[in-house]
Amino acid sequence: MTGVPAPAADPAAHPWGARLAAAVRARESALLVGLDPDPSALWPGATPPSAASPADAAAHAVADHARRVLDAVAPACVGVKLQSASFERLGAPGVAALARVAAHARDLGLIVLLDAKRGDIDVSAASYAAAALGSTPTPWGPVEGLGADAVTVAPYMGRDSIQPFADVAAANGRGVFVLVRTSNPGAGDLQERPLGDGRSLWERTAELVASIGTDAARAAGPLGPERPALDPIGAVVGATAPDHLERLRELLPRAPLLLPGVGAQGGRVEDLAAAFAAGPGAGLVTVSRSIVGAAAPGEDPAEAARRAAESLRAAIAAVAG
Ligand SMILES: O=c1ccn([C@@H]2O[C@H](COP(=O)(O)O)[C@@H](O)[C@H]2O)c(=O)[nH]1
Repeated sequence: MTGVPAPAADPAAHPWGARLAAAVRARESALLVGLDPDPSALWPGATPPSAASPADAAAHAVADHARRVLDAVAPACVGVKLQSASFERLGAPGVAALARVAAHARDLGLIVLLDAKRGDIDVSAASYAAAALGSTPTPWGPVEGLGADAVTVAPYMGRDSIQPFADVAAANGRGVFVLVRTSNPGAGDLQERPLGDGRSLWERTAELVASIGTDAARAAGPLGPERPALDPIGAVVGATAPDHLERLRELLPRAPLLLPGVGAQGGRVEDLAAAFAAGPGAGLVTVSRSIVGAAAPGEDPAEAARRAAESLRAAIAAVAG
């Protein structure tokens, strides 16, 4: 099955929005499988090399688990969301496992989204962006980062903390998803707060994302009819607050929306129609536990995951139209 078109030598000619839409069309899926591997709750069957250190053994088992999940569910998915800390917590072997899993996902034709929720001042943000989406020039030659197709970014530090991600993404034909209205109960603590002008913090964040996205699209070329339907800067919008989706789409008419929170957190695909209104790639549903942990006791986890992913793919297609 075909996957995300590779960024060409001239990434500006193949911007992220167009690549993403093409991938969703080619794979007939807007589903990302989420991988948040817990070394104590992996699918049975991983056999680490003997005499490995705990970190090496755990990283080997995590990578083997992730590879088997991807092999089972890839046909129903357009991409994978790799939760960075689940790998980083195993130290250097965990980071190496993350890179191997990302490479395997690419071999299967999947978009690789690094869920790292980065956010720092401009100079450090540029390093994080290079690590996820780009490369770093060194006196010994350029050093490639993870080579993810997209990364999640926390907006708390403002425009100048997001801009380096937008710049590195644009230079490499990659994408960025900014946390706008998250799926967790604590989203209410800050994101729902009204600002002085009556708008909520998530509405203001959405406006900021739209503005950075428009600037990025303008930098890639004139904003004429050639402009891709989707901007390179997207938003993370929890499926647990579907009442906000119409307003979010109004504020973010061209942003790809990444929708976590379906299944284990209570969100439902049927409530997400507004997210898909801007065409293929406009809404991406990411599901972790309800796919990877779909098996009933005694059931084959791979077969259960495959069925869960296929059923989610079909449910999304029915809603997206
Ligand atoms: O608002 C957000 C942003 C990110 N996540 C991430 O998604 C998965 C949880 O997936 P389940 O399908 O609920 O198992 C995890 O990686 C979170 O960090 C989120 O849940 N909400």
